[in-house]
Amino acid sequence: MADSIEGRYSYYQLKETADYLKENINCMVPKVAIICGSGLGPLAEGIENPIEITYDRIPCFPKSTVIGHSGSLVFGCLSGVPVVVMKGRFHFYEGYPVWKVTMPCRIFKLLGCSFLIVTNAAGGVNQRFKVGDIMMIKDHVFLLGLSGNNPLRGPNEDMFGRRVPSMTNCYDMDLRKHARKVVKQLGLEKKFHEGVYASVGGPNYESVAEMRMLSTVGIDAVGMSTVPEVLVARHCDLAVFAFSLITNEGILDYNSTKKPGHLEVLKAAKAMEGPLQDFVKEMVKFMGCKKPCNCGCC
Ligand SMILES: O=P(O)(O)O[C@H]1O[C@H](CO)[C@@H](O)[C@H]1O
Ligand code: HPA
Repeated sequence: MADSIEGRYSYYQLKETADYLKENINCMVPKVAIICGSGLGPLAEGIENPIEITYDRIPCFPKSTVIGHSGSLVFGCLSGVPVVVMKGRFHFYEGYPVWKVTMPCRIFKLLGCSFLIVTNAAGGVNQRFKVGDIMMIKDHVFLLGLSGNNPLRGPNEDMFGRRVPSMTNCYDMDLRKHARKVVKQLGLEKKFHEGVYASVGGPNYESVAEMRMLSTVGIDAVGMSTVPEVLVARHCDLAVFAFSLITNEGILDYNSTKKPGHLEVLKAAKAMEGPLQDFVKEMVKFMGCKKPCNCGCC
């Protein structure tokens, strides 16, 4: 059933939130926004001159309720590029409507961002994937959206984008091309894949039959986030780069006794902290140079 759009924030309410943030970050203009997946908050480490603002201080912001999502925005410079990092995302299964889950993406646009990096922890549907592998997302299947629960449902906010956005080049081709180079540079080739991410509603992990269905239709990784944020980001023309960290094997065998669990997910994320920080830093550096900026490396 489609989600209620009642209470959805207007452009002007979101602008007030963005203005509040601007006042608290010395009018810095972030170029890149980064959404951290489960256990991936340490991607914010290494930010120079950080200004951290917890969600409870930000007007209209929801609360983070999931372990491994701490609940703050961190502003500062990464690889010499002004960024905002979202430590703790919102999920539909927490009880939020999808328009609320995705409202930070519109805030990022209003703050002046041009790029969005979306990260997540995901189950490997593709049986070649191992725990600790990185899957760059080249496309998605949005199961909630296909059944009508889309964050863009309701009156279109023309100030952000078009009524019927295209999904062509949703995961920016130039950014993906650069990521392949970065992966070689960092020696991560053996852990690197490109694939299709399916976004489900959660909060339960998938049954064997569901995993088999996802595998049959060509899904490589499955999670409970990301696509709603990507849709709202593309609607307002942020260039998107997204990847999944494979944190657990998808179980396609009825004889298996393995059970995925959130602690296992967080453990896998912790183990890949260093390489993922390096990967993200290199992608941010490239984004900083894509249009004229003051990063000093153009
Ligand atoms: O997608 P992120 O936020 O990384 O989190 C993933 O990990 C949690 C399940 O362990 C779910 O929330 C799933 O979506
Ligand atoms: N399924 C759905 N979401 C997930 C998984 C999974 O196996 N692992 C981490 N997030």
